[in-house]
This record gives sequence, structure tokens and C-alpha cells, in this order.
Amino acid sequence: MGSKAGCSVQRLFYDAGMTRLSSEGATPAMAQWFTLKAENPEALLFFRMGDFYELFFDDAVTAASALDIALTARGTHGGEPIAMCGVPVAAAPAYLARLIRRGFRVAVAEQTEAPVKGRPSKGPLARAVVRLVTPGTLTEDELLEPGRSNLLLVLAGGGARGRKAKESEKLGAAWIDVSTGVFETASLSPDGLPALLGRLDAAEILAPAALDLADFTSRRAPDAAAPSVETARERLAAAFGVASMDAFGTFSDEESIAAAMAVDYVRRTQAGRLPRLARPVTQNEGGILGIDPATRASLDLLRARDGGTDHTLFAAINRTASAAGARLLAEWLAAPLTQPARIAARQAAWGCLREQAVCREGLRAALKKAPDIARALGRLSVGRGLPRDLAAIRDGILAAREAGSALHGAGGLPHELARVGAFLGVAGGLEKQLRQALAESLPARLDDGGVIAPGYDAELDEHRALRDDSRRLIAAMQADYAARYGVTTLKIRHHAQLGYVMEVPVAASARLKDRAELVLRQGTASNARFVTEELASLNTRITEAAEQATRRERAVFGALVEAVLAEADLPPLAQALAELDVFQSCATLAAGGAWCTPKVTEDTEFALEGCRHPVVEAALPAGTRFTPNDCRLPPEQRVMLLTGPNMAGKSTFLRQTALAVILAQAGFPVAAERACLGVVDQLFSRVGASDDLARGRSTFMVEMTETAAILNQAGPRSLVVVDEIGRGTATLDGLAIAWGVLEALHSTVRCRTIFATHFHELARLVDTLPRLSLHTMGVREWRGQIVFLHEVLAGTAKKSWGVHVARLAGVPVPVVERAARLLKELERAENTIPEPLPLFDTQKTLPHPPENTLRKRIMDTDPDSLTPRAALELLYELRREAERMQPQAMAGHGQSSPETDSF
Ligand SMILES: Nc1ncnc2c1ncn2[C@@H]1O[C@H](COP(=O)(O)OP(=O)(O)OP(=O)(O)O)[C@@H](O)[C@H]1O
Repeated sequence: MGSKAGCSVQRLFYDAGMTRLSSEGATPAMAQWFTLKAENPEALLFFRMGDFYELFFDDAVTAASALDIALTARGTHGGEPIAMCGVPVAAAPAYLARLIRRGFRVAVAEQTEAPVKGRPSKGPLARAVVRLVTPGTLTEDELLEPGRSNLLLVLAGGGARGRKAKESEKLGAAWIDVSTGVFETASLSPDGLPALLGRLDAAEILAPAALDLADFTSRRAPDAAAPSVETARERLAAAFGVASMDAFGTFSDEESIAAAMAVDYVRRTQAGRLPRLARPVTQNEGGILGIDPATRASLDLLRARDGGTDHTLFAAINRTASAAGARLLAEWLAAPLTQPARIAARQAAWGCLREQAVCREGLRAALKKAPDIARALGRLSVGRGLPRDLAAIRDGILAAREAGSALHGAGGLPHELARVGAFLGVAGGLEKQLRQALAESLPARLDDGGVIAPGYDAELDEHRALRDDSRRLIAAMQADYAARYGVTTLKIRHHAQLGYVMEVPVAASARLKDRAELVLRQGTASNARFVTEELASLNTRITEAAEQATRRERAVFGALVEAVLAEADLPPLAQALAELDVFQSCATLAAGGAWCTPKVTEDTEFALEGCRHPVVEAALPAGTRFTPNDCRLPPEQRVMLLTGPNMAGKSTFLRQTALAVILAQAGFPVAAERACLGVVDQLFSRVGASDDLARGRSTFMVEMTETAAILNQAGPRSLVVVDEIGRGTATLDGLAIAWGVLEALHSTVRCRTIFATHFHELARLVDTLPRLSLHTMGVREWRGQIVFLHEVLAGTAKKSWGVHVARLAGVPVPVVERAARLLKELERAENTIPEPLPLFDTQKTLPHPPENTLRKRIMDTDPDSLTPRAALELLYELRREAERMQPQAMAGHGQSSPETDSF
């Protein structure tokens, strides 16, 4: 959602377009348009005219282009034609969805007054904006993804009141899912903002202009003024009908301001009506595993790097049976826990179901039938409820009861299951009432009639009988008139303006023109239409009966909605069903075999046995087996240096280790034979190149910024998995950087680390870094080719096999051959430097001047006192110096050979 393109179009359009227009000289209807547009300058205005929503001026130009619909003109304003386009009301949801997905906001202006028949109107019908549709405040099924939350996030602080954000300044965050009523808040430091943004993946973000939203900038909502903390607390208390917010917990000042702004924004988008919101729950920042956006992006948790959802961790583990269950699974996967006790409680819940196949199947069957109670409640609470939403509540309560019977068949339930199980039998009275009230076959909309079952409401039955009786009267009257006037083809029809009329063919009408009781009202080429006093009175009776039936049906529907909204047990029931679905999903996954229950502890152990990458495993071609690997990072060897050829499976190994942590701490099964993990507080994964050219940062700059973030933020309880640090720059600079980073992770940050690299020189660090272990990806050479074993073994890779991989990838043969020869040459040159490095021999390659300080340093160095690192550093300095002093000689390396010329 929220494409950058969409937003820039929008911004351009508001800046350049609307502000220069004046309503002077507008027709009354256009004056109305100007008023409504001025109230909603940041939105496209859908202006209801009959059966169409029309858009005018720049709104029309923008919408026509975004929706690929015809742009026309209607009348003039200020001497210029008024641009116009429109969408039929019946098709509006699909058009709205397209606009919202492109990041637009849409204000829907309806006619709030009905035209009165027979009374000419004095001016345009009254219109008002009844809804501001924005990406983060949706309730309609057509506009929402069933299995994903749709959040509005509001941030306060960090300059909310004109101050510049300071490192120490706390931010307040509040997020609401209008479609389900979820309302949560958090207080966080500015450092924690990227992780929160990545975790929530909000559809729309209201934030002070001073706050950098990085990759989420395109989801920014128009700025809004922040209230004072006193006003914020008063508004929140009023919204929830309590004397003070203290009743709900302790909220920081900024948290209260963010929460009040969120409530205000939602109220504004719903045209003054506040949807049913759960009371705000403050989230403890420390209770959730910190995963920054770059880590999320590199791990394909909920969305893959290609933007799809198929090849994701979520898709690999999802066995939920309901949309609400899928939403909660995604939420828990995005926010793994850090308290072993809470993790163990989730494990116990699904562990019990894994052992009880019959109960599990019963639950799945019941949950499959459970409609989305939370979203139905959300729509009903903002007055957009449909007949099917009431049916969803009825069927949801029933499905919950069925799930309850299946669950209680299991016996000896662990605490979490017993807790959710307690809600499954509630709201029986409401279910019975809805069962009696709703017709068997429901129309799509309330206005279509026939929602309430016959026999449920006596008054409604009475109006309906009268209305239906009148229909029988019409049939009788038609037969009577046909006989009386001797016209067998005579029909009594309803006409929009004339009401009921007697319609006869023109040929027969001549005979009737002298009948005094018949008044000719309309003639067409083929028919003549007459009215009579009898027909007029019938008209009144039928219209009144039908109107009364409609009114009464609406009232009964409204009363049912009230009853549903008053049922306090429904929101916890919906939550219980979702949780139960997540537990059964985990149990179903684990029961399929090959997934284990990890042991999550308070210490810093780390042992994965037979671990797999579930997404790579699922994508392997048929007949190919995934090779499981162990990963041990005990405190005494917590840093693993992993070398190995390209394509050997390093990235897969790194990612599967990070995914195992996420799954384990979300309380889910892990794709391994055994797992014992000391809880991780922050996870940093940098696997695979990325760049951010849109924000003016090169691949190397992104790599270094992310490396800096890891070194600044990681702590002893963190897990860092990094791949090819230093790859984006010159080899020697890259090696030097990788070297320094590895040392810092080992000795300063002291976190569990897997460091994958092609700089085999780093293996020498094992002599100086006591907690470093060396591992490599196994390969076998066979007839000049390499076979990847995908096994992680002790040791260091001898070479990178990059040229072989280039051949496999289809790089033209002459290039591969030339590369192979060059490689040999380079290796020979490298091998002329035996251990310990005889730096003194190379001095003769150095041109003098005698004042060359590097040369002097080399001359002064005692080779026996040289550590490998110091030796290497000197060597690299030496090489750089040589490059600088002998540009001509170095350039010779790049001269083309006959092979390359012929290529
Ligand atoms: N454990 C495994 N079992 C089976 N196949 C694997 C395994 N690990 C990786 N593969 C296969 O090998 C391919 C390459 O793996 P991966 O990208 O992890 O290699 P790499 O060493 O990181 O390569 P590079 O250094 O070029 O990035 C994967 O797409 C997958 O098909």
C-alpha cells in the first residue's frame, strides 16, 4: 500500500492545483463541492450525483489517470471547462480499493436529503462527507486483506510540539486497527522506531514532520496538530466513558498524546462516529524481540523480497483455518517474545493439541466454519454493517461452541487453552436471538429487504402483510379493469413519477377517452397511461405499507446491531477463536513431523541440531533433499566464522538460524530436530546485497550504515548473522573493514555471531580471538567440477570457486577462461608471501624516496614480533602505496588479451 508514485502525484496535485481555485461564480451545486473540498483538501472528493460519484477539477484529472477512466468536461468555471470523471455508485468499492492501494485518500460525499416526489427542489440536495476513506482506517472487506491487520499508527514526540528530536527524548506510539477495534500503545526511544515501524507495517502513519519514517515515508498521513497532554487525556477518557485513563494503566505523556490523536483521526475519517475500539493496552517494549526493518526485509518473514507472499516464512508455517487466525499468526510472527515463561505457555498450548489428533481435527473443522467476528463487529460499530455481518456473529458464536466441545474432549488442558476455552461457550442468548431474527436466505444489503425472518417481529409482519396484500389487490384490480374496459392486454404498472397507472395499447385507448373516471396522464408511441382515483388511493396504501415495512425492518436490524454491540463477551470470544486457531495451526504443523519444540532459556546457550530453512526447503525441486545443519554458538565459542564457495548454502544457513530464533521466540515449532536457545533480545541479519538508490545511498553506503547500526545497537544477548561484510568496496578496504567488525563483535559487543565471508584471511583471527570458531561449507571436487554438499563443517574454505560459479551461471566461456588464468596468476603472486610475511623482501619493489615512512616502518619492524594481523595490515599498506606510486605498472594488469578482444 501507499506507493511513492501515488503520493507524489497527490502532493503535486494539491500544491499546484486546488489552492489556486476560487469558488467565486460557482453554481449552487459547485459551491457545495467547493465547501466540501475545502474541508477535505487532502482527499479526492467523491461527490454523489444520482447513481454516480463524480469528481471535478484536478481531482478528476488525478482520478481519471489513476483509475484509467474517461476524463470529460462539464460546464465552465472562471471561463475554463470543468474537468470531470465519475464512477457508478454500485462499482465504487472496486475503484476505491484501487485509489487506496495507490496511497490516495477519498472523501465520500453523499446526498443527505432525499428528493421529495412532486416538490420541485429550491436548490441542490444537501450533501455531506459521510466517510473519509484512508489506507489505515478501512473496514470494508473489499478493501482489506483478510489475513493481515490494517493499522493506523500515530507517533508523538520527537518534535511533536516543534522541538527537535533528541536522542534521549521518548516517543509515544499508538496504533489502531479500525476493522477489528485493536488499540495498542507503546513508549519508545527514537532508536526503537525503525524496529516498531518494521514490526507493525502500518498502512498509514501520522507522525510529526521532524520524524524520519525511512522506508515508510510514503505511508505518511497529512500532518495534524498535537494536543496538550491534559487535553489528550481528557479526550481519551471521554472517548471511553471513564473518569480517568488511569483505569486502563499507566501511559506516558507522549503515549497519551499519540493515542488521543489516533482516536481523533479515526473519528474524523468515520465522519464523527467512533468505531468500537478495545480499551488501549500499553505494550512493554522490552517484552518483544527487536528486529529492525533491514533484518525483516532480508528474512522474508511476512512479505518476500519480491513483494509477494508465497515464499515467506509465514506461508511456510501457516496452517490456520480462519482469517482471524491468520492475522494473529502474522502478528505473533512479527513480534516474537523475550520471556521464556510466556514462550513456554504458548508451546504448552499447541503441544497439547499436537498429541490429540481427534481434538485437533474437530477444532480445525469448527474453526473453518467461524466467520470473521472481529471485522464484522468493526463494520457494525461504524454503521456499515451488512446483513451478512449479523449472520457472521451468529455463525461465529455457534462455531465457537462447537470448537469448545472439541477442545473439552481433550481434557487436562494447559493454562492457555483453558483460558481461551472459557470464552467458547458465551453469548448463547445472542446467537439464539439472531438465529430467530435473520431470514434463511439473506440479501446483500439491508435496503433490498427480507433480512428479518417472518414471525420474528409482529409489527413488521403486519406491514409486510399489508404490502403483500396490496400486491394481490393490484392483480385483482388489473383483472377487474381488463373486464370492465374490455381490454385483455391492460396492465397495472408502477411508474416512477406517476405511481400506479393503467396501461393500454394505443389502439385500445381511443375507446376509453370518454370515460370520465379515467384521466390520461401519458402517451407513448405504443401505450397510453391512465390514472384513476382508485389507483391513486391504492398507490398511497401500497407505498405507505412498503415504506413502513422498510422502516420497521431497519429498526429491527438496528436493535439487533445494538444487541450485538452490547454483548461484551464477543470481542474476547473473537480473540479466543483466533488464538485457538494459531495453536491448532502450530500443532498441525508440528504433528506433520520434522518440527521440534525448542527449549528457550534465560542463559546464552545456542544449539540447533538438524536445522532447516523451511522456505528454501519447500522451493527445492522434487527429488532434491534439503541438507539439515547444526549450529552451535556456546558462550565459549559464540562467534562462528563461516567461509565457503558461492552457492554453497552460506546465506541459507545464516537465514535459517535467524528464522529458528524468530520461530522459537514466537512460541512456534522450529524446523529442526532439536533446539536449545538462550533468549535473544535483538536480532540483526544482513544477508544479501541491498541498496537504496531512491534515497541516494549506494550499496556500500547501505552496507556500512547497517553495519554501524549493528555495532551501535547490538548487546551481549543479541544474535548477529552477517554475510559478506565489506563486499561492496575495494578488496583490501573490504577485508580491513570485515576484520575490524569481526573483532568488535567478538570482543566489544560480545554477542552470538555468525560471520560469513569470502575473506579467507580472516581465519587467522582464530589465533587471537578465543571465542571464534571456524566453519566452512563442504564441497567436493569431481572431474574438475565442484559439487555443493550444503554441509557446514569445521575448518576454512581453501578457495571461493567463484570462477566455477560464474561458469555455472552462464558467463561467456572466453571471460571465464580469462578469469581462471588471471586467478592463477594472482594466486601465484599471493603465494610468494610465505609465513611469517617477509615484508622486507618486498622493499625492493618500493620506489624510494628515502623519506618514505612506510618503508622505514617496515625496515624497523622485527618479523618475530609481528602478529598475523599487524603483518597483513603492513602488507596492505604496502600494496596501496605501490598502487599509488606505480600507476603505470598497475595499469598493465588491465591490458586486454587477444581472448578478451575477440569476445
Ligand atoms: N542445506 C541445503 N540443502 C539443500 N540445498 C541447499 C541448502 N542450502 C542451500 N541450498 C541450495 O543452494 C542454493 C544457494 O544457496 P545460498 O544462496 O545459501 O548460497 P551462498 O553460499 O550464500 O551463495 P553466495 O555466496 O553466492 O550468496 C539455494 O538456493 C538452494 O537451492
